[in-house]
Parts: sequence; structure tokens; C-alpha cells
Amino acid sequence: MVERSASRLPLIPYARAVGRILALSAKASPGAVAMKVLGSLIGAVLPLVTTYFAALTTTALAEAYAGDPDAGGRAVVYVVVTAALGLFWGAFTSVDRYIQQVLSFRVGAIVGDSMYQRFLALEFWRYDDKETVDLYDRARRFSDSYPRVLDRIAAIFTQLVSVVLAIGALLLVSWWVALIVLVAIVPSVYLQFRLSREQMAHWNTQVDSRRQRRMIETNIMRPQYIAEIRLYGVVEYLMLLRSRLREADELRRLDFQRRYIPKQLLADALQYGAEVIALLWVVGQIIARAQPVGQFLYIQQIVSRALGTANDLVSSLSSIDEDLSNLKDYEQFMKLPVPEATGEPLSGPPSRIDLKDIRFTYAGSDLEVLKGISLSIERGRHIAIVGENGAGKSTLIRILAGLYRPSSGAVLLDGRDLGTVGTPSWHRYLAVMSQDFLKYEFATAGNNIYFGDVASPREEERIERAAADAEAADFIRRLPNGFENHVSNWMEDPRGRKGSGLSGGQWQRLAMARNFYRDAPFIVMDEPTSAIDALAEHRIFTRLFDDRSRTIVAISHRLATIEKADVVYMLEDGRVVESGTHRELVELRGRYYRMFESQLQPTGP
Ligand SMILES: Nc1ncnc2c1ncn2[C@@H]1O[C@H](COP(=O)(O)OP(=O)(O)OP(=O)(O)O)[C@@H](O)[C@H]1O
Repeated sequence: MVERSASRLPLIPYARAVGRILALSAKASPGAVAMKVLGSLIGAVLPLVTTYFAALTTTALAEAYAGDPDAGGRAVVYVVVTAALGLFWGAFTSVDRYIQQVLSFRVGAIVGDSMYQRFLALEFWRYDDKETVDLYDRARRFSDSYPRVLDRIAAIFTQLVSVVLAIGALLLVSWWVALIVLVAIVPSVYLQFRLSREQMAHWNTQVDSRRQRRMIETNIMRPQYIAEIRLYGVVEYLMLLRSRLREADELRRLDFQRRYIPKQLLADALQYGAEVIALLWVVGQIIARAQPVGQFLYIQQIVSRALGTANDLVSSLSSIDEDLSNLKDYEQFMKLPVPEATGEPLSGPPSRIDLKDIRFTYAGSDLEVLKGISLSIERGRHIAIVGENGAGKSTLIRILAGLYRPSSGAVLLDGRDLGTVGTPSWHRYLAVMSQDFLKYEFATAGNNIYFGDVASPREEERIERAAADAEAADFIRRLPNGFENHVSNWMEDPRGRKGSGLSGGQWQRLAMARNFYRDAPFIVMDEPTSAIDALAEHRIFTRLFDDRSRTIVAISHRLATIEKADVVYMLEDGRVVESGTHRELVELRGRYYRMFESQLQPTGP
């Protein structure tokens, strides 16, 4: 059943899709849609009316030439009417362009915004899910092309009405000329549809290769990566890989096109044949005085208009075919569930967090990353989590922050399961500093810090304090415009002052300052100081760990940080294998000791 409908031209779903697009547009701007429909109708009717008057003019001129004394006056009236119609059409086209702009701005904003909002509200595991990301890519193609789709629908509407009216206008003169023209139109419409179908099926199988190509292109294009790519002499290799991917894609598309050339030629020949037959017929009719002279112009214009518009219709249909198939993806994407904010919000920061037998497996993976982790964090305590790469430390933190839900077990905040708490209320008490921090390259240094807590108005004194705590204040003050300096050399402020690029460590300090500005009672850190020099790092952590008002959970590979913690948990392959203070763990002489042996003082126990 499904296969059968896929092999046919799916006109009904298409009509439905067009209906949905129009409904969406009408919601955004009903007046503009009404004007657009009216414009499309006028666009279809007006050329025919103009042709009709041109034919009348020609007949009147022929009659005047043959000596009819009234015919000259009639010809002048027809010419004036034709000119007035042209003037009206010119004015209407300008208004129509404006309406199209209004519609595409309004509806484009609605479609794009709602898609981004949904993307940003998805459950976190979806960002690791290939199918979701593929679907998002395709949905974005639709939202990017939305204004164009609307334009095409309007064009298709005009073209359809034009073809129907042209056939109707021919019917008035001769039913069989109308039939011949109609028959000549059908094959090329059908062929073009099949071609675009095949190209689309090909497009949808090429998501991975296109993504790979795009990744290569963005990596090559990004200034921060160019140094390595050039130094390692990998440019040529990547360019070659990219061209291979592109060529494979293009060859397949060209192959489709080539296979369709003979069929297309046949369809074109059919159209020209129909035109010649119609013209020969009307010439014969005029010579036999069965039709007026102006009828030649009428038939010639209307037949060529019917065929020409049908060809335009074919290309509009094949381009909208692609757009509408992305509409399906867009709608499917917009139906992805987003977690509902049903949980009761926390009334205040919890005084105790318990992780109970947490197990976790990433979506789409068979590997259990966390295999039953239990630990407790009391408010004001400073915890360090250590372990080799891949032991599961970052995953544990993501679960603690409520970004992922455990496959089994629970995170309890004062005994309440985090799964039943409104997570935004938990996030208000959290500052998460990670090694993959965000760089707000479009913003000033001050705003990079302020973005830690945009819920309240920007406070300069708080920004400066946060910058000082993160050892960022000195370098920011040395920037030509201090806290108002842009931090990317690609940016310029409204007064034309250029931004200054930052070093890796300076960016990291700025990100730390942003987290301090948040002023959260729980600080979660995932190696946030990897690029910060040892002295500054020491000062930052000493200040942070001296402050007993905050709870700290820190992932670290640096002994200097770990030593400051009240309790250290050592993770191995998703399990806590040792826990205690640094001193206790060293004395245990177990896995922790072996891991840090090289960093320990030779005078140790
Ligand atoms: N998004 C993901 N999807 C699937 N598997 C993942 C994902 N992120 C991490 N993993 C896997 O989970 C395991 C634990 O990763 P995690 O990042 O928690 O380790 P980690 O202890 O923080 O390591 P590191 O010290 O290198 O940061 C690894 O085997 C990793 O391959």
C-alpha cells in the first residue's frame, strides 16, 4: 500500500502540504495572503486579456486597411485599453513584490524561530542521536527555503490558472486545437516530476557524504584550524577528499539528467509539433475567411503561452517537489517530543545530593558507561572526581546536572528525585564549568561575563569581581576598551573600534569569570583550567576552595586541585573503585596512588 502510493505522483499529500503552508502563512499575515492570491489570479488573467485586445487591434487594423471607415477608431480604442492594462500590470507588480517581501519576512521568522526553539528544548540525548541531527539538518533546509516556497506556490498557482485559461481560450476557437495542446503538455510535466523524484531520493541517501564534505569545508575555512592543517600538509589531502565526495554526488545527478535528455527531447518535439499544427490550422482558416485576421495572433500567442507556461510550471513543480519533501521533515522534526516542565520547582538550593546506584548507557550505544555509582554530596563540601580518560567522569556530571537521565538509579536532591523536579529550578543553583566552554565571539568582554546570569540586569561591580576571581580582570583592563572591548578580532563596535583576539588561556579565564558571575551555590567543574597557567590556576582554586559557602564537584587530573578536596572519588570503567581524602588514598597505595605516583613528592610515605 505504502509502496504503491510512493511510486505514483503523490498529488494529494502535496496539495495537503501546500494547504498547510498557506494556512501557516495566512496565520502570519491574512491580508498579505489574500492579496497574494488575488495577485496570482490577476497575473494569470491579465496577459490573456492583453492578447485578446491585441488580436482585436490586429483585426481592426486589417479591416481599416480593407477600407472599413469605423475600424481605425476601434483600433485606437483597443491600443489605449492595451496600454492601460500594461500600466496597471506594472503598478500591480511593484505592490506584489512588496507583499511577497512582507509575507516572507513574517512567515520566515515564525517558521525559523519555532524550529530553533524546538531544537533548543529537545532532550539532551537527542543531540548525540544521528537520526535527530539528520532530521534537523533537513528541517533547516526547509525553514531556510520557506520564503522561496511561498513564492513558488504563488507562481505555480498563477501558472496553473494561466494554462487552464489558455486551454479554455483555445476551446472557444477550436476544441481539437485545445486538445492537441493539452496532450503535448502532459509528457514533459510527467518526465520532469520523475527526474526530480529520482534526484530527491539520491539527495536523501547522501546525507552522510554531504555532512563529511561540510565538515571538511568548515574545518578548512576556520582560521584557528588552518595552522595545523597547513603545518601537517593535510590541505591537499582534504581538498582531494572533498572533491571526490562532491564529484560522486554530481556525477550521479548528471547521470539522471543525461538519461532524461532523449525523453525530454521527445516531449519538446511534441510541443513544437502541437504549435505548428495549431498555426497551420489557423492560417488555413484565415485564408478560407472562416476566421478574422487577428485570430492568427490570438492562436499564436495563446498556444505559445500555454506551452511556455506549462514548461515554467514543470520547473516550478520540480523545485517545489524538493521543498515540500523537506516540509515533511520539518513537520516530523516539529513533532519531536520536548520534555515538559511538569516537575515542581525547588524552593531553595538543596542541602544534600545523593546519587543512588546510577547506571547509564548513551542512546544508540551498547556500552554501559556508568555501572552503578552511589555517592553523596553535602552542601559546602568539596568533592574531586578522578579517573583515566573515558572512565565516565563527564557523563556522571551531566547526569548530576540533569542533562541526561540515568538508565536506572536516581539523583536525589534532599531526597527528591531529580527526574520529578523542574530542571530549570535546579539549573539556577548550578554553575557548570567545562573544558568545552563557550566563546561568545560576537560579544564584548563584559557581556561574555554577564551571559552567566542574564536573568537580572548587568551589574558592573559584580562583573569586575567575577573577572578578578577568575584572574581575568588584569588582561581585560589592558584591552584598549577594557570591559567594553570586543574579544574577537573579527568584530567591531558601532564606533568602529576593532575587537582584540584572546589567547586560549584568556578565553578560559573569561569563561570562568562568567561562571563566577553566576554566583551559584553549586559549582561543577570539568577540567576548566587546562589552558590556564599554573600560578593563576593555583590562585583561582585556593580562593574557590577557601569559600565554604559553595559546594564544589571538580573533575581534575591535577594533583594540586585534587589535594584541596574533602573527598576524592576514583572512577574506573564506570565504577567508584576508591574514595577518601587524598591522604587516605595515598596511604592505601592502590589505584589512586599508582595514578598520581609520578606527581607525588619523592619524600611521600
Ligand atoms: N555522546 C556520547 N555518545 C556515546 N558515547 C559517549 C558519549 N560521550 C562519551 N561517551 C563514552 O562514554 C565513556 C565515558 O566518557 P566520559 O566523557 O564520561 O569520560 P571521562 O572520564 O570524562 O573522560 P575524559 O577524562 O577523557 O574527559 C567513553 O567510553 C566514551 O566513549
